[in-house]
Amino acid sequence: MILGAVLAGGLSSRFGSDKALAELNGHTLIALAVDALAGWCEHVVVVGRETAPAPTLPDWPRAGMGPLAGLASALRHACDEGYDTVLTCGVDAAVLPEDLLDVLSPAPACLAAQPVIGLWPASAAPVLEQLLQREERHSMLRFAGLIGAREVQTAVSVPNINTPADLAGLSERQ
Ligand SMILES: Nc1nc2c(ncn2[C@@H]2O[C@H](COP(=O)(O)OP(=O)(O)OP(=O)(O)O)[C@@H](O)[C@H]2O)c(=O)[nH]1
Repeated sequence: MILGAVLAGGLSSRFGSDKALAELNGHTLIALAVDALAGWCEHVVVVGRETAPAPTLPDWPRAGMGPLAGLASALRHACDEGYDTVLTCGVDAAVLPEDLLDVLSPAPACLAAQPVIGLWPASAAPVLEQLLQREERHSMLRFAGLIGAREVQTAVSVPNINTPADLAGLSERQ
């Protein structure tokens, strides 16, 4: 069973406002991310914000530690609820490739260009908890390396919305 987790904390400092609530084709980016993961996953949660179009979880051990703290919370939830795998994405990848799950399987794997998008075994929860217990911020790629995750490429590049210009470019393409 796969748990989908949209990692949705962070500051959106390059975007200049909460990018989760920015809209593409009349839908918020966070709603698009939840819907995209729902296509592959039995259940979807949003990690790192209180209001979302899906059940929410807080970051672990606390907010402000980056997307890995969102992943830690999702992995623990997956263990507790009997999911074996967690599929993650951010709010900044509104368009995910149709073959994403095939490309990422078997876990663990993440996209080399956007490691927030990954497929992670729930059994990796204790490793990540140990890493974060030292109260340091680490990158997704550091954790990926630690558990031997493959860093994969997709045939079509996945858009990454960091700025309003990135979003405008995406609207024009569609
Ligand atoms: N749960 C959780 N998600 C995060 C956190 N930081 C970033 N993210 C998510 O990870 C994805 C990539 O984030 P970034 O674009 O690197 O960071 P950001 O804070 O959103 O934006 P910048 O301030 O411009 O760097 C986005 O979907 C964020 O919502 C965090 O501390 N917790």
